Amino acid sequence: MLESSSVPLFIVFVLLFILLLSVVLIRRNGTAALIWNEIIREKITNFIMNQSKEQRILNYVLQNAVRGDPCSVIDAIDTYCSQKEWAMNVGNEKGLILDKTVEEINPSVALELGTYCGYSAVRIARLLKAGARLLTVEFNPEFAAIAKQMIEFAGVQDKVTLIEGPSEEIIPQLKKKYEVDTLDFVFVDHWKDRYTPDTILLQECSLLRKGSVLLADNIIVPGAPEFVNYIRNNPRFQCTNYPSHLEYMKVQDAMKKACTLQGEHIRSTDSTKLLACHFKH
Ligand SMILES: C[S@@+](CC[C@H](N)C(=O)[O-])C[C@H]1O[C@@H](n2cnc3c(N)ncnc32)[C@H](O)[C@@H]1O
Ligand SMILES: [Mg+2]
Repeated sequence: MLESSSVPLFIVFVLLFILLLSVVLIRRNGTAALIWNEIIREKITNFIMNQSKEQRILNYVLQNAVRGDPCSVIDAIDTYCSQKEWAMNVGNEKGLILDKTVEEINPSVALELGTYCGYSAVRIARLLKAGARLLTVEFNPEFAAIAKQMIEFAGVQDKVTLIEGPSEEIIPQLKKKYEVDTLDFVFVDHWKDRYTPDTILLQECSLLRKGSVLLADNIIVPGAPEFVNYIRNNPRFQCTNYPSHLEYMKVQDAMKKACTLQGEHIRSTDSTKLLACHFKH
């Protein structure tokens, strides 16, 4: 039994041990880092400041970036998220892979699944040629509202259509409602369990042509093993892996590029899903 005088000392010791263990885990393990940043640290700061992290990111951009200069918006977000609060933007290291892919493809019509604060939307839009457009899909109304202001502040609003809703509902509407024939480029960066079903849905809705390119983020952290397996074993796609690091961290991550080799329509096992692609407005 501990003597009553040594109890506070014991508690301090246990707390220090937990803190030390957390630091070691966070530095070595991407999932622990995400749990710490996204759940514990962020919730405490939101409570203290009575404001969301995304609002703080936007405020930092409004105060430190230059209106109409997309590069200054990207730099400001990267500065804030590397120095103050971690956030799930693709970040600069993987952003360079994204830039290179967009520049290679030079898309006329691009789709992004998962807008969040609009970081990658601004990043993609700033590279689009005249007349080209980016459709970006976000189902969280608070994130969509932040992204809208971010995109407008960056001055790329004429190139970007922000669509609010779940990807599984929006993809079947792209042809009719958003006048998309086929997509040249898709940045896949929403919740990881939607990567495979939405890739299948894009094919079922005849939105991929021969040469369409998908670039998927966070292949290792949080990880998309089902998608990697699907793409790797599918003769319709040719894959390239880009090892990198999780945004704003030293934790290993990767992006996966999948180039469509065959563009023809794939048959759905669920015929109602197919009909939905063609008749949804
Ligand atoms: C990793 S963040 C996107 C980051 C952004 N692409 C960037 O790099 O700046 C993922 C976003 O996808 C959104 N999301 C997740 N699943 C979705 C779905 N099925 N439909 C639409 N949005 C989704 C989340 O709300 C979140 O904002
Ligand atoms: Mg990502």
